[in-house]
Amino acid sequence: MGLSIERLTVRLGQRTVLHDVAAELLPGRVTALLGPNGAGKSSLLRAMLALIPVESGRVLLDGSDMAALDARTRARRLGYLPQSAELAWNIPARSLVELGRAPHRSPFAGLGEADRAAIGRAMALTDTVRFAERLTHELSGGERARVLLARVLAGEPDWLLADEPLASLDPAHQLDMLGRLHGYAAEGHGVVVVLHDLSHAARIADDVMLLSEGRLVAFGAAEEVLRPELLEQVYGIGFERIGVHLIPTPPARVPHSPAGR
Ligand SMILES: Nc1ncnc2c1ncn2[C@@H]1O[C@H](COP(=O)(O)OP(=O)(O)OP(=O)(O)O)[C@@H](O)[C@H]1O
Repeated sequence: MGLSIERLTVRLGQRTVLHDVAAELLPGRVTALLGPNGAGKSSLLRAMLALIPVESGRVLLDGSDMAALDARTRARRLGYLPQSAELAWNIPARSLVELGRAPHRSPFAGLGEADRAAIGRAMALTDTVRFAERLTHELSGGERARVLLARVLAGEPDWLLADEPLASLDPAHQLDMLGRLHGYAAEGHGVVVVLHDLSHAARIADDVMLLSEGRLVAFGAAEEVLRPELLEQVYGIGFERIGVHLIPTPPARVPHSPAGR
């Protein structure tokens, strides 16, 4: 049971972006999807959600082929937080979160009690209640990111697949978001999250999938995969472990040139 990725190969245009990727993901755990830019992390998430076609292989959700499930069932079971969601509609934040209930109700039915409860829980969890009535185009990037997470959580998916959910959050809200992802897994849900900060991964991941150039270089318990020597191979820079932190070495410093020179 869980999400089984079976020998997945994906082509986009002329490029093979995933080669024969296989892994068994379990509910109740946070799986971090790591790898350099262009490694294939977003493509893997999208292939798992059946949003892009696969060349070969398949993804099974509790034994059922994802590609064979109808879109509504898929949406109920797997919640997707994409990397950078454009918001076409300028609507109150609460209305956006309400859209997360769409897979659970018929298009013209009003919100039921269960819908309202799920929306309330999702907004409380993401600390978005205080700007519930504000228009989405008037929110900051980080506020919008939390509202978008609330929309996904309102759907109460069994699995949450999040693509760089920390990107526009300040440090306090990053830690808060990590805590929420961890908490969602602790409730028995599956969480798959694309991260760039390896210390964040070390903090919350139970398992890690490490991708490089479309290939799965390592998959396993976080403490086994997050080893400096393995990370160095994949990222091409050194890492030092200090507590839960994995620090690039030598410490990256951007040369400073005073303005006007
Ligand atoms: N529509 C497309 N057509 C052709 N190639 C694509 C397409 N989308 C992505 N790619 C290529 O597929 C590869 C994997 O991209 P993907 O976005 O999955 O990587 P990623 O690991 O999520 O990267 P990042 O960390 O930069 O977000 C890249 O080389 C990218 O250029």
